[in-house]
Amino acid sequence: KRHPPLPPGPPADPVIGHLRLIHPENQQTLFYQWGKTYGDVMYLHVFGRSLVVLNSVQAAVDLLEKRGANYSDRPHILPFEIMGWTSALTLLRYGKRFQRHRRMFQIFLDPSKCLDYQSVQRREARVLLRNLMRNSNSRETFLRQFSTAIIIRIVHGHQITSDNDPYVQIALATGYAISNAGPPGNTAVDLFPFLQHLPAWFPGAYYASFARKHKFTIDTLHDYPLEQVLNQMAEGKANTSFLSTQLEERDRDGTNYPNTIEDIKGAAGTMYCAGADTTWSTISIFFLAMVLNPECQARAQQEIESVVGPDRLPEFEDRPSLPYVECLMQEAFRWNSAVPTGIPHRSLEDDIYNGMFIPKGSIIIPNQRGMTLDENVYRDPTTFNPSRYLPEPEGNAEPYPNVFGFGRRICPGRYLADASVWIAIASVLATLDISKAVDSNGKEIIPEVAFTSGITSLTFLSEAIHTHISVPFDPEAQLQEFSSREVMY
Ligand code: HEM
Repeated sequence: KRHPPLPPGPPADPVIGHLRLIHPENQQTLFYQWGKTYGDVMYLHVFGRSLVVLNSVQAAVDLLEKRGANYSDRPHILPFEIMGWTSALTLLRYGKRFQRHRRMFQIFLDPSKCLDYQSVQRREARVLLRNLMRNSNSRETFLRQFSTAIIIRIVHGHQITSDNDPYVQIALATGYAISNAGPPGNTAVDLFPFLQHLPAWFPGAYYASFARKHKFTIDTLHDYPLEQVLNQMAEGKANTSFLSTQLEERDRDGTNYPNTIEDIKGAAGTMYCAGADTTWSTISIFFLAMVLNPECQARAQQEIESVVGPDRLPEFEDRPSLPYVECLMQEAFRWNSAVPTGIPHRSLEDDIYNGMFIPKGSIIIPNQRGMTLDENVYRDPTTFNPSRYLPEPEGNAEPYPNVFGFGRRICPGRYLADASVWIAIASVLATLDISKAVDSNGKEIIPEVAFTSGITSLTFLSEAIHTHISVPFDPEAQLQEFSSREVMY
């Protein structure tokens, strides 16, 4: 059948296509560089499987939003399924079950519902400050604890008090399993599913055996919180949470309740992992940016001082009065996007876009990194410059970045994530100075801008960053306010 030409792309090998060129490491940078040559829609293929990389917001909106009925499926990601992620919204194929899950997420994470979670976010921001003031060497641990604690409190009703908490341990083990399960949809096991039945030593079978080994972790992630909440509900001691609300609705509505226990467990487990590392990563990127750009930090601190004053911490109500802090947060989202190649979509039917043929079943990669560094949108895109969003003449009135995906699969946790990142950044700027650490010879350490290459990009900076208290205040006293009453929502 004749069809228009495929989108442009780099030359490929016979049969294996671009297999040799697409390394699992640092795909975002590779796609970004290729995008400069081949444009905003780029075609690659591996053993006959089509991959279409979208490098501009315009192309992503045109296809993933405006033609959402065709582009909202997900590819099969076999290692994740073997591991037990069979009820995770992130991976569900487009259809009725996807719509039921999506509804659960949208109701629970709706913007007005997220206002109810602000007291949890305020509390955890104060815990974060207290921890950073006590021991700034464990920064990554505290940042991870901040984002995990918020999710666990609202999804499971559990209050984390230490890093030894079983929920934190499960989150750590799950994070390891996810970030080492291979590039999603692109392992040899995905390409040749029969490999899943062969032993680990057989070439190409490794990721299937890795997934089998970590199934226990993912089962625990789903089963442990459910057991806890069911027990607490039986004793009448459960805090209000996503899990308790769904279980109550299930009891109340009987056969009219649309979801199964598997669906409820799957949704809770998905929030747990989709929400923690992404938020933590973005706040780490903010720390890195502050070390490298002290003038931006100073300007944001001045703004907070003049609006909030030195006697209290910033509150969500202050947000509209802190435009530079807002720009600084948006720049942390853009400068090094935490989910750099997005999560792949899949097309259901053949399509033609701007005269290019996109075959049915193509894996569509929304290359967030390419979009946030698009030179047609962002002047000098690799520079960290919060002022770029300010109106002219001071800034260039550039648009805030889109880092939460597109169309019917857009991140349902975006309002929660946005508020968590904001309160953490504003609280840290109000009280701490972030600067370069010095080595044993008294020389400043220049932190490396380097990231891991899983679905979520993480940066580890403990050695290179120093924080010290700029505005003394008593976080313990701030926390009293919360311990004296139940966190309400
Ligand atoms: C800074 C933090 C976050 C970033 C940068 C982020 C980014 C993303 C991106 C890029 C996607 C893919 C969207 C697409 O396929 O077009 C996504 C999907 C998703 N996110 Fe987030 N996210 C963040 C926080 C959260 C939080 C806090 C939650 C939940 C509590 C969450 C839950 C999800 C879920 C369930 C999906 C899959 C949606 C679907 O497949 O329909 N995310 N996120």
